[in-house]
Amino acid sequence: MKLDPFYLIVDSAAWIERLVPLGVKLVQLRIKERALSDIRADIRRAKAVCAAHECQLIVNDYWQLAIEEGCDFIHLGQEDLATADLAAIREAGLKLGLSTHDEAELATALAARPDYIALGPIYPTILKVMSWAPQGLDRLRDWKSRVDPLPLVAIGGLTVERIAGVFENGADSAAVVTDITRNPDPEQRTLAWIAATRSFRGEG
Ligand SMILES: Cc1ncc(COP(=O)(O)OP(=O)(O)O)c(N)n1
Ligand SMILES: Cc1nc(C(=O)O)sc1CCOP(=O)(O)O
Ligand SMILES: [Mg+2]
Repeated sequence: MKLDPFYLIVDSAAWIERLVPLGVKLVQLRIKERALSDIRADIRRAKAVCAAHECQLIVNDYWQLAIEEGCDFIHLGQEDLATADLAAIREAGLKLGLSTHDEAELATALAARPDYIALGPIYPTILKVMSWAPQGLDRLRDWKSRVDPLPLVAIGGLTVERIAGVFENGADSAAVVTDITRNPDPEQRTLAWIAATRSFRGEG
């Protein structure tokens, strides 16, 4: 399976409606602390926009809602994975991405036979408090040799300026939140990400 090299992560359908039409091809809807009915409504809106723009939608955490809403890709962390019904996820035909932060999590993730593995935080992140020190680029290269042939997603503190480094060290896709959503001009920054990842998309 191939992932687009630019992996946008946002916390609402409104962001997806705003940024996906610019040419984003891989987006995660990562909503925290909202009512289930609101999250379901946002999944529906996100799904419609992504279908119209040939963008792969990945739903974070809410695997039951993703199944019920006919989505085809979810992302789970290790705590999510511990309580998820993998058989139901497979039965529904969902593809699965998993987070990893250390050796034990990598072993757990590989045993679950995911469709991609994410490693983070590569650099310090301001989005959430993390229990892990930044992993760095050497660790990313090591992870690639361990997860290959699965795609490897780099996440945490990524910026346009850091894109080349993660791809040179084994990432297949670079996931980003705040470099775009907290930029004064999210549309321009999204276009900068699309341009900066072009050569890693096989577009020369
Ligand atoms: C691509 C990607 N990688 C890692 C994460 C983090 O997932 P998780 O550890 O479950 O933490 P939350 O995002 O749920 O806070 C991710 N969402 N996406
Ligand atoms: C949601 C998330 N998960 C991480 C992990 O390491 O698993 S790092 C992270 C935050 C990514 O946001 P930003 O691009 O703003 O740093
Ligand atoms: Mg999670």
